[in-house]
Amino acid sequence: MLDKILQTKKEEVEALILPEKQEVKKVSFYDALKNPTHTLALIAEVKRASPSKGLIKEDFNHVQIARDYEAGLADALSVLTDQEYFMGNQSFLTDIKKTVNLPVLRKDFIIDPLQVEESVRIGADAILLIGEALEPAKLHELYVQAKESGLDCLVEVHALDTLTGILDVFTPQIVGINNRDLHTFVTSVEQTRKIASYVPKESLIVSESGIVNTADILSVKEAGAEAVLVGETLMRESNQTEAIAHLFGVKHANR
Ligand SMILES: O=C(O)c1ccccc1NCC(=O)[C@H](O)[C@H](O)COP(=O)(O)O
Repeated sequence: MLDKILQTKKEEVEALILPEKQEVKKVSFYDALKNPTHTLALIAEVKRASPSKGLIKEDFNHVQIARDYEAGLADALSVLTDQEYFMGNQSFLTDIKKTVNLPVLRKDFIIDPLQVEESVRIGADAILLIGEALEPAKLHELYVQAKESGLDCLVEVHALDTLTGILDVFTPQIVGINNRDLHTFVTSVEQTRKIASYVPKESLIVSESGIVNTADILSVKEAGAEAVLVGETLMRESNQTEAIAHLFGVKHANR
């Protein structure tokens, strides 16, 4: 599946025309994760559909979902902008940036400098760079461009050898450990427990995907994660503010 998505992205980049720059307030993604409202930072994802699960949320109102996440004290948002595989849209990200005060990660498959510039223009505060999708030198090139453009980067890895390949080149400020294998879709929070000790102390660890309950939250926190990125579990509930409270095992969202 990852190879198919990357082929689509190459085609999209060939046809890409940069949009007008949106005037939105910049908010530091890194600072928000480093100074969470509570003991473990939450990046709450606005995710309508996915390749592994199909349609996740039928009555999808991206702006209302973002407002509800903010009311539930999420520290940052992740917004899927890919149309073909996730039913996302760049306009979702811009609309959300104009509505809430949280930093927003553009969740897409970034493989080219043009997409980094596009992310700036649509109002993103951070982008995702996927270790399994990019050679370490190329990933570093995009990382430097993003940082120079004022974007933070969530550098995601699934496998240990992907992480060590990147660390041979540089130390990312934020490392995401993806609990989902993007080739097989097998998902287990054990992946965070396996990899976290190899991440340098100066990097902030985000545990991503497949986080379904409070036990998972506690497990990845114990492994060294300072933040979690959660999509489907929060999107499946009818009210996203309450969904955050349920996930963190509290009555109200102030976990
Ligand atoms: O979610 C998928 O099925 C997927 C398939 C192929 C590539 C990427 C995919 N997901 C992107 C993500 O990073 C997740 O949306 C994110 O980590 C949240 O995961 P979850 O909490 O399990 O929805």
